[in-house]
Amino acid sequence: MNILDGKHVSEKIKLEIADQAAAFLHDAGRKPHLVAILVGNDGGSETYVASKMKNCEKVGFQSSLYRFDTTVSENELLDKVREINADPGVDGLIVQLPLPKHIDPEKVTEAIDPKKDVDGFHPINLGRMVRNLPCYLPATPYGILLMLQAYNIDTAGKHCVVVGRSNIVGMPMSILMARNANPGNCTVTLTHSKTRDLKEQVLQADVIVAAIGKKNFITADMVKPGAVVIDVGINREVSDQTKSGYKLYGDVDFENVAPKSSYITPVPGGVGLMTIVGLLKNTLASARKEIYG
Ligand SMILES: Nc1nc2c(c(=O)[nH]1)N[C@@H](CN(C=O)c1ccc(C(=O)N[C@@H](CCC(=O)O)C(=O)O)cc1)CN2
Repeated sequence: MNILDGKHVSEKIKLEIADQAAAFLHDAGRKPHLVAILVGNDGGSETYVASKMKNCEKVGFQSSLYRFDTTVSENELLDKVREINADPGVDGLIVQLPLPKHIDPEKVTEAIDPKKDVDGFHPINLGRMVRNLPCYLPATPYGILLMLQAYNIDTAGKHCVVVGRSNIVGMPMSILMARNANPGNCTVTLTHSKTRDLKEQVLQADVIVAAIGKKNFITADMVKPGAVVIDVGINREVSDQTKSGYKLYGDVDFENVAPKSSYITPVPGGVGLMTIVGLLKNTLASARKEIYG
């Protein structure tokens, strides 16, 4: 069993990004600029946005954060998105999810200029992804591809079973793993809450992508020996045993699945860290006008 070490890989890629950001500053006279919008004070969202801002600073990007109270109206939020769209000094704009119930995430996502949509959630970027055209890939799937690449894991001809069909992970991941690309070229099964015989489906997998949002959902009896196991789950539980006051669990029962796997991502220290790298790479690509010119 080999650990897919998100800390090691993400730090290595961030050094490359920092070099490219320095070159961009030299040529363009400014830093790549990411803007984040955070609504409310969900503990997880606070942590992830703080980490995005900190990592921007680390690689030499400018970052700005706009915070709104949970009571912000949908229109107020849309106005801010339009204002940032129109600012030529901003390369990337993300709105941290989830949003409060009274705000339609689809409306907000569609309001973001696709050229600044460095989360890769806008239907234009998703459509371009499906057609294998230049686009911003959603940050978490992009991070997973970078991880597979970093460890030279050959996925061609393999059976990939994705568990979970969310718009931000499961659905795009299933498309990316089926594409004629490397990593990719898999036969893909996309499973979800209505899938029958889920255990039998997952047992067929050479590559498992677990993105269901349930602690330790994938157990050892569901995993074929030698499978590559990618755990996207971040399930927080309050704990007085840790400094942060919470403990993180993946969607995979790591302790019992790891010995059966060929490669496996830990939680924390795996896919989450690669998500940030995906976002930074998209922001740099936007500054350098690599996708839309
Ligand atoms: N606008 C977006 N919202 C959300 C996204 C997204 O890509 N764009 N994805 C998730 C959360 N997420 C990014 O925002 C994210 C999750 C986890 C991590 C991370 O670094 N995890 C660490 C542990 C951090 C901790 O202590 O909690 C790890 O796994 O080691 C970064 C980003 C939902 N919303």
